[in-house]
Amino acid sequence: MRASAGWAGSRVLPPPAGSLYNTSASAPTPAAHTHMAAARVGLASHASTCTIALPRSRLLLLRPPYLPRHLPTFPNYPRPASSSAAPTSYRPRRLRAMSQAAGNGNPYAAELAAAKKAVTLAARLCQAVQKDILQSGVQSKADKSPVTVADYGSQILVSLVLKMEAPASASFSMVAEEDSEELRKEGAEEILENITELVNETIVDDGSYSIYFSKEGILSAIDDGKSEGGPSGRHWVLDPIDGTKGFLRGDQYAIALALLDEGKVVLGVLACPNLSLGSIGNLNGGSSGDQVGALFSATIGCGAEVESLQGSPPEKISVSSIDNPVNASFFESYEGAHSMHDLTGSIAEKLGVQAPPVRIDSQTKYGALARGDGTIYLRFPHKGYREKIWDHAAGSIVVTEAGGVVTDASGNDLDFSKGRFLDLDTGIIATNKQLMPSLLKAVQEAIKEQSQAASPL
Ligand SMILES: Nc1ncnc2c1ncn2[C@@H]1O[C@H](COP(=O)(O)OS(=O)(=O)O)[C@@H](OP(=O)(O)O)[C@H]1O
Ligand SMILES: [Mg+2]
Repeated sequence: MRASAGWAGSRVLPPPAGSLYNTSASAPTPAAHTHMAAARVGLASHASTCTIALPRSRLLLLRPPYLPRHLPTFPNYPRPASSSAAPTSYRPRRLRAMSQAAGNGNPYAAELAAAKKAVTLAARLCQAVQKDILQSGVQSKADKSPVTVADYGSQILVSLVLKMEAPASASFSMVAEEDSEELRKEGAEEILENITELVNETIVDDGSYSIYFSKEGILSAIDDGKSEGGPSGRHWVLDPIDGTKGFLRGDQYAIALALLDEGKVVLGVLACPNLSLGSIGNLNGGSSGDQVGALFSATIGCGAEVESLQGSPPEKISVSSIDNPVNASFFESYEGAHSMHDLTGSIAEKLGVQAPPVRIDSQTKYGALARGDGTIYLRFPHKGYREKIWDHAAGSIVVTEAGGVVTDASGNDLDFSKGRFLDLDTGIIATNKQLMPSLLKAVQEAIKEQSQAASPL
């Protein structure tokens, strides 16, 4: 199994003496739990050998200025009872409850529960780093290493949780944005050290797993994301921090995770730590003062939902029912380098949209669209840019399961079965079913005008 090689450098801590878990003959002992779960992630040979305690005091001494100054405690994150003693295969109560509740008719209920847990844990790490970036000010903003630490850290945590929680399958496959190449180069030692410490601290603080990553384990876990995807089998698709520029600015970003099954997106979750739980309407992505931190999720045929990242009952969501463009608003990339704002302006004008664009970073746009905060999403990268599947897989299913339509600029469905790229040569548009025909017409007219202007002869 790929995971075995990938995690060879990681170590497992057995639960501390005096664990409260059932050790009767009929139930697996905590050590057996640890061993079973470790075997699933390829750690079995290490399970009985490591009894190392996390060197917390050393971590604090070595902490670079952009890492959290205090060990993050995540007070709102629900832990299993006696979390520090939890054996690795123990499934936290909240996860079991989510899995059971969602299980009614949902063939991917267990995968959905695992995906939600994975992005929630990754979001905790990202929030801690973003808070520190903002507190440390201008100097850190020029330095991209904090976002690098959070990007890799998020990917490792998602991979860990999926391996521990999602139903075991013959092989684990993940198509993710990051790989370990840069971290293996000379000069990357410090950043690798920082990632290792941050990931281990986050795991300890969460308390669900008794796992400790060595540096080699970190590198191998990152490379779990090197799958090429494709039309057959199951593949997780991850953007560990979508909207890295927004993340650095202190604005919107998302942890976006989807599952492909036989080339189709069947499940998607979007953790949006800076998005208000209430509608953002025309606030340009800002908070309306509500609770902040939204978790969107969708499974094929089962609709889309939103809940608080801190944990709240999921609520069904649906796209806007506005069918008159005069009352519509549209989302687009915050960064002009990522989408042609002049073209989207011309599309909106042709359609008759009156409201100014709502510019937000990342797939948070798909989440906001899915719950009806706006009516249209337009994305038109500059010529030559190749769309990656992790930038759209989770967001697109959240929108389609909320009743919307997501297509390329010619009206074709997005095809996630071709590997790591979407292979589109135009843009991506999304809206409700009523508006799509007139939106497509406006898009095609605007594109034609643009190309005529570029080559008038
Ligand atoms: N040149 C160019 N053109 C188009 N798109 C690009 C380009 N460069 C990057 N990217 C991808 O855009 C992702 C960020 O999402 P958005 O473009 O929707 O948001 S925003 O522009 O940051 O506001 C961003 O995601 P992350 O890299 O994960 O941050 C990229 O995948
Ligand atoms: Mg991205």
